[in-house]
Amino acid sequence: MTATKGLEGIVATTSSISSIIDGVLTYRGINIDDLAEKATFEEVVYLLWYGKLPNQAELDQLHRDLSANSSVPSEVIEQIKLYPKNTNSMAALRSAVSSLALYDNEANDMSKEANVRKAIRLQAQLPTLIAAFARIREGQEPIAPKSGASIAENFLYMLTGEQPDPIAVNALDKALVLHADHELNASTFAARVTVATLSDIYSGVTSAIGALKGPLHGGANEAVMAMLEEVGSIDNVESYVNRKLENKEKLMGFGHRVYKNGDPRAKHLMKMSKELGKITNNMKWYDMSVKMEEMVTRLKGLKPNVDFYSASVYTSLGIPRDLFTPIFAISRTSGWTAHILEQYDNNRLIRPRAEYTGPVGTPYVPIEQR
Ligand SMILES: CC(=O)SCCNC(=O)CCNC(=O)[C@H](O)C(C)(C)COP(=O)(O)OP(=O)(O)OC[C@H]1O[C@@H](n2cnc3c(N)ncnc32)[C@H](O)[C@@H]1OP(=O)(O)O
Ligand SMILES: O=C([O-])CC(=O)C(=O)O
Repeated sequence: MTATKGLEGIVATTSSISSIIDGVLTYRGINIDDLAEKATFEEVVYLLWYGKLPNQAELDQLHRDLSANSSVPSEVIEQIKLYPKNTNSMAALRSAVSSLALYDNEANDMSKEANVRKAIRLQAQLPTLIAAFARIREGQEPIAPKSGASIAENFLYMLTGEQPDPIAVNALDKALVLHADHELNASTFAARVTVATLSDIYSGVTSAIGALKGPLHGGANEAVMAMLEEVGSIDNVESYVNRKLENKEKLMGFGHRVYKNGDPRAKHLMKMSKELGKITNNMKWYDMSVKMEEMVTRLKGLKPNVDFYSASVYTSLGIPRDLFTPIFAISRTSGWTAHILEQYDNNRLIRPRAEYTGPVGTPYVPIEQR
C-alpha cells in the first residue's frame, strides 16, 4: 500500500454534477463561461440539484421556495448574539449551521423528499445567518429577509438594510454562479465523506464549512485581500512578490491542484474586478492584482485561481474582508447539497486506507518502567 500525498490524481467517486476536463469546467455539462454570462444563481442551484435547467415555472417555484424558507429560527439568532464579537466569521457560520439542525424537525429524516427540503432551507438560510452575524457583531439588529428577492439581492439588503444597486446585485449573482460547484474539491469531499456514514445533511454541510474555511481552499479569498492590503500600493508589488518567492512562501490566490493552465473562472472575476473598479472610481486593487498576476505567472508559472480576483470584486462591493469566505459558502451550499443528495442516492461508506509509517513490534512497557 503506497499513499498518494494529498490524494492527487486519485479518482474517489463518480459524479454527474460538475466536471473539469482539459481545463474546462462544466456544471451538468454546461460550460461555466456560458453560465457566467447567461445564468442566474437560482438557475444554477436548480441545475445542480435537478440535473437540468429550470423552465420559467420551475424557476419561479424555486424562487418562492427559497424565499419562504429564508428566515432562520429565532433561537439561532439569539445564539449568534452570544458569540464573541471578534469571533472568526467562518467559525460563526459553522456553529450557526450546526445549530440550525437543532430546530429542524426533519433534521434526521433521511427520506429523499426531506433531504431536498433541507437543501432548500440550507440554501435559503445561509445568507440570512451571515448577514445577521455581520450586523449583530456591529451592535445592530438583524434585518429580516425580503420576500421575492434573489439570494444575491437579499444578502446585500440584509447586510446593509438598504436596497442594493442592481450593478452590485448582478456582480454578486455572477460570483455566486462561478463558485457554486467544483467537482471533488476538499469541502465537497468532506461533505460526501460525512454523509456517506449516513449522517444527516446538516452534518455534511457543517463539515464542508470547516473544510472551506482553510486558506488553502475557500479561505484564500480573504487571505488575498489581506495580502493586497499588506502590500498597500502598486509600487510595493514587485518587492513583495520577489520576497515571497525567494522565501518560498505562498502567494495567496495562485495555483490549483487541478488547473495547471489557469482557472477558467478567474477571467470572469478579473473582468468584473476591472468593471467594478471603474464604477467605484478605485482601480487600486485591480491594478495591483494585475501586476501581481503578471509577475507570479512570469516568475513562477502560477496562474490566479477563483479566489484571486474575487477579493477585489467583493471589496468593490463594500463587503468586509472576513465575509468573503462565508459568501463562498453561500454559493457552494448549492454544490455541497447536490453532492450530498447524489451521495445518498448511490451510497457506500467512504473509508480509504493509510500507509503505515510508524514503528513495528513495539513492546508494551509497564508504566513503572517508563
Ligand atoms: C477555491 C480554491 O480552493 S482555489 C485554491 C485556493 N488556495 C490558494 O490560493 C492558496 C495558494 N495556493 C496553494 O497553496 C496551492 O496552489 C494549492 C493548495 C491551491 C494547490 O496545492 P497543491 O496542488 O498541493 O500544489 P503544491 O503545493 O504541491 O504546489 C506545487 C509547487 O508550486 C508551488 N506553489 C503552489 N501554489 C503556490 C502559491 N500560491 N505561491 C507560491 N508557490 C506555490 C509549491 O510551493 C510547489 O513548489 P515546489 O514544487 O517548488 O515545492
Ligand atoms: O477544486 C478545488 O480544489 C478548489 C476550487 O477551485 C474550488 O473548490 O472551487
